[in-house]
Amino acid sequence: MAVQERNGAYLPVLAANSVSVSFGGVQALDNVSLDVGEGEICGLIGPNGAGKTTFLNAITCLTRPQRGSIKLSGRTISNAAVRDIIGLGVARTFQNIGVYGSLSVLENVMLGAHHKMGGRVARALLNPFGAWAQEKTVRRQVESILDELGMAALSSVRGDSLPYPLQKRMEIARALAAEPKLLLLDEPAGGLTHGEVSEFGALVNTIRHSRKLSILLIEHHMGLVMSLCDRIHVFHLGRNLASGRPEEIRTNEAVIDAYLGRGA
Ligand SMILES: Nc1ncnc2c1ncn2[C@@H]1O[C@H](COP(=O)(O)OP(=O)(O)OP(=O)(O)O)[C@@H](O)[C@H]1O
Repeated sequence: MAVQERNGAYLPVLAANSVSVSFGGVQALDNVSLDVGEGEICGLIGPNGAGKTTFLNAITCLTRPQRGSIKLSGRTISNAAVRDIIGLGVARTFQNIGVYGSLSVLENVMLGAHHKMGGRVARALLNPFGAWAQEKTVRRQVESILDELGMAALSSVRGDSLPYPLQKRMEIARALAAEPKLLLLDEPAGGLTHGEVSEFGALVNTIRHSRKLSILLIEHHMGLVMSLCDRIHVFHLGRNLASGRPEEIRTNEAVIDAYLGRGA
């Protein structure tokens, strides 16, 4: 199931072709292919152990595939250094929230833009005004993100004093501070109540449009996946099981048997 160019002009933001990853004797990914188009929200679902997290790790170069290619807007990224991934346009949130408790919300979010301020000490010595101006620019960008996410009033409070749903929102803000073209969300609905999940879905949809983002969402919360995603990719036992629009996936017999069950 290789990623094909659609109507000759289709250049996906993310194109993974025939990717395989094994850990010793465990074949975590076996020849999987997947694409995410510009401005698209794609779901990646499948049973536990299907290879979803391994796939995200391969995109962010935390894991090196033994075979296959991963391209971002046509450029191969599978051999990039981990530290360069954010600068190439990929941001990620993790299953476990990373809050730096002693830092304010603003500072927590500014960490997402650290690649733009890299080498600040050296630059500050050579060009103190330039380093200061750059930090000011990043701060302004982050303030505008917090404003968009309805968190402007919280910018000076400690990150760890926020209730859980707002910490999740702060994670999204931090990812946006990197100004990605591709955002990877790893089980963002975990631990949220039903109402909070709906609110979170609305937020993701808003930022997709306002920031022209492409999003790959790993999630077990089927209500969120089905309502938010334009397309869904399904992995099973490290392989592609199906890809399609939510209504196609919901009624796909193989997906029902392997993952959704008859009640979905
Ligand atoms: N570092 C590792 N060393 C050995 N095996 C691993 C490693 N990482 C993942 N695996 C194995 O690879 C397979 C795929 O795991 P992965 O975590 O990618 O699945 P998943 O779809 O994300 O599952 P879940 O929904 O439970 O998070 C599993 O059999 C897992 O045990």
